[in-house]
Amino acid sequence: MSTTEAESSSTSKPTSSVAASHRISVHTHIHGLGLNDEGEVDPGVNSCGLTGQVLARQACGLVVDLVAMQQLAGRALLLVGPPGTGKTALAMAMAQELGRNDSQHTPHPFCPMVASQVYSKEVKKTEVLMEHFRKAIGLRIREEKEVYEGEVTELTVEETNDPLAASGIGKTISHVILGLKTAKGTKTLKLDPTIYDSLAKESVTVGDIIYIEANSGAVKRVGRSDSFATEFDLEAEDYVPLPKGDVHKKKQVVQDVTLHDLDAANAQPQSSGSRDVMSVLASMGKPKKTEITDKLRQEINKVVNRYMDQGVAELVPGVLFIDEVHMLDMECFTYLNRALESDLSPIVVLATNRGVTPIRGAPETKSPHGIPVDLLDRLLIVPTYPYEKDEMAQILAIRASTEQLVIDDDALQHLAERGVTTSLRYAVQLLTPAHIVAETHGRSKITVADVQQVDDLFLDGKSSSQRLMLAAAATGGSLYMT
Ligand SMILES: Nc1ncnc2c1ncn2[C@@H]1O[C@H](COP(=O)(O)OP(=O)(O)OP(=O)(O)O)[C@@H](O)[C@H]1O
Repeated sequence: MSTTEAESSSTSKPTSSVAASHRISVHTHIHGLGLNDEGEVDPGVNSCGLTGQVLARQACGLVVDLVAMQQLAGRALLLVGPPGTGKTALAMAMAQELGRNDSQHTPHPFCPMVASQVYSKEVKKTEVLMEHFRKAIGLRIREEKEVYEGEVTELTVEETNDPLAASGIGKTISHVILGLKTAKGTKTLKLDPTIYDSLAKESVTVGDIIYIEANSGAVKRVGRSDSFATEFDLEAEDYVPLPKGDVHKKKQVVQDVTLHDLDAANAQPQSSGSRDVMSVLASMGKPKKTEITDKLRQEINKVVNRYMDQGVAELVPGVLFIDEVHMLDMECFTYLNRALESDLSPIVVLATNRGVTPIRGAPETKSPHGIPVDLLDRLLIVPTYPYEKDEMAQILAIRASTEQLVIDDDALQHLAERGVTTSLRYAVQLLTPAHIVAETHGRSKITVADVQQVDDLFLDGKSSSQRLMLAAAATGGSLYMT
């Protein structure tokens, strides 16, 4: 959950559940579908990190438009194609496109899961699905709040003798003096000692821009004042300008949350009164999600609908991506069919690399992609295809620059060739080890020799399975027997 101000949304930190991580992950280089205004892949338009898969990208762009026109209710998208052909990347790009089309540029949630995650000993399959559905539905809540806002100019803790201290010489906080400055003026506040905890939790120091909600005393650190921007050469801080207006004012505060955030925050902790030590220990390992009941979800939905009717809240539908969908069973497919009909539903993107295969839980029934025909009927199916060498080289070049690695052209071409014979994932995975090898030779640029050296050290999936098959043939079926 997070709180941001409407006026400074460009500098606000997105929510932990709604925003993508800033670390370099496998899809960091993807920023959207890279389509022009006509919804086509166009060499003159920024490709947003995606290469090739032209038809699939255009089809996904259309689906994003259908969502904007609220024409996708009850349906979902199915991406089918071999492993490593960008199915996850496309689903993520769709979530980013939804955010881009949004007039407020609100980040739309992207909730990826693998179908086999539903099989847990502790939680029902449909419960896992429901939780992911709700993680993929965002809510933007706007509230007018009375706040004290400004750059901290003074933060003094006044202490007094603690009458409760056993030794009689202990100290306790009597109040906190806080100086706040805006472009228009300054104010010194004498605050209750309880606010000191909130200030400490947000690690507030002099020079930070903060606001305190007048009603609740909740403190929010917005960032560091930009007059301190030259303090250090390297900084992980967000610098924000000095707020305009008075220190004490009414302000529109925007909170981005997901329905799951609301469920979790409102879930009743189990009553501790009659519990013994064993039950307390047993509950330690249990995820909190078991406490979220259907009744609670219905209550939350009612409140959310009321807020939306009043114009206080706005729905931000995200993307729920279910990979390896053929791993779901009949019960899950029935649930999916029903969930797609709901008013509060995200865009559901399913992916599989299977052809005609038995449906899990009904081995006698074979179906395309292991999906029952009634659900299949509701799906828009988009194929993805293996990459050519040139596309492979482009993706590798994008990945290298995202990971800030320098690779010479011959090495890139060699790696792309290996990618075609093995897989894109394997080729991408060789980049970092090849960089380490280059560094041990005192170079910062990866050469063909570095790629060959790491390629000799590791096995790709195809070679490994060929090796196992040969070993199995030689040992009469038992692998690794001497
Ligand atoms: N067209 C593309 N442009 C840029 N990067 C791509 C493209 N396709 C795939 N990638 C990158 O290649 C890697 C593998 O792709 P991804 O995980 O999306 O494949 P997938 O089809 O979902 O595979 P699987 O079926 O195994 O889940 C990721 O790092 C992804 O970002």
